[in-house]
Amino acid sequence: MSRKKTVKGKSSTSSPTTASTNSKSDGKAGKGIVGSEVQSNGVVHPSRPSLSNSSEFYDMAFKVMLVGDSGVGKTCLLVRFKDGAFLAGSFISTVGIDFRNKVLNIDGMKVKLQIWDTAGQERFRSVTHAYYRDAHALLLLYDVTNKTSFDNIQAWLTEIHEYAQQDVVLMLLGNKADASQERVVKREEGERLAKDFGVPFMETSAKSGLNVELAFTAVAKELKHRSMKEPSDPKFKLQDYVNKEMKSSGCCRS
Ligand SMILES: Nc1nc2c(ncn2[C@@H]2O[C@H](COP(=O)(O)OP(=O)(O)OP(=O)(O)O)[C@@H](O)[C@H]2O)c(=O)[nH]1
Repeated sequence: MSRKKTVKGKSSTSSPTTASTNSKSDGKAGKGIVGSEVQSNGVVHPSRPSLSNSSEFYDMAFKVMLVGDSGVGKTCLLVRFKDGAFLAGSFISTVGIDFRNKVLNIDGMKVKLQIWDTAGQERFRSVTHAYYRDAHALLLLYDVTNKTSFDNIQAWLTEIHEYAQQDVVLMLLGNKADASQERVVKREEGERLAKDFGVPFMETSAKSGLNVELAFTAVAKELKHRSMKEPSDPKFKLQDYVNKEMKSSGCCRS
């Protein structure tokens, strides 16, 4: 199956909110996320729910960005999450940046995630840099069948520290966990790296759907918790939540 990946060359220096859209995106829905209806912490007043352009009410909205080397599966992960489908077949690299929206029900609240799919290729780095500062969360992907993509994680983290907000929610994902024959990065290596950098971690598969929903839900929960937090609230621990969910579903050892 062939597929078209976004072309957003003209938006390279514009902010995410002014970027143009294409048929793959949720179009103008992206424009609703910032401005008057969303506070700087991403929260929309709960007593006054907002209507996104995808015609779905939400209580709060956040921006999530997918980053990592070209070919690790960022677009496929997003498509799996949004549409429940896998983009098999020839690989066409993303050009620039694209976004899609999804509203999740998190503990009785509607949380809208505006998810930005960035191009992993080096030549688009300056385009994606412009988007980091607005991201509330980053999903950093490597490909368990590609050692270079794993080795590059440290460089990605350096970039993230340089361009993203200091308190950005970050999670490391080892994607393509379904590809056991081609695997060259062990789950334990991913766990160790994540531990060294103090980042939550899990393996995913856009192909099988393994942990895809969980990755986005965990991030949405963390963001919601942060923005609603009362001083007396116990701290939400993203990695603990992920571990608990994986254990209870018994799903996630590849
Ligand atoms: N086996 C397997 N293949 C995958 C998975 N996710 C993506 N792929 C394949 O990997 C290739 C690259 O996937 P993309 O989602 O386009 O990669 P990307 O990270 O968006 O790449 P750029 O747009 O260049 O940054 C495609 O051929 C996909 O079919 C997965 O979970 N398992």
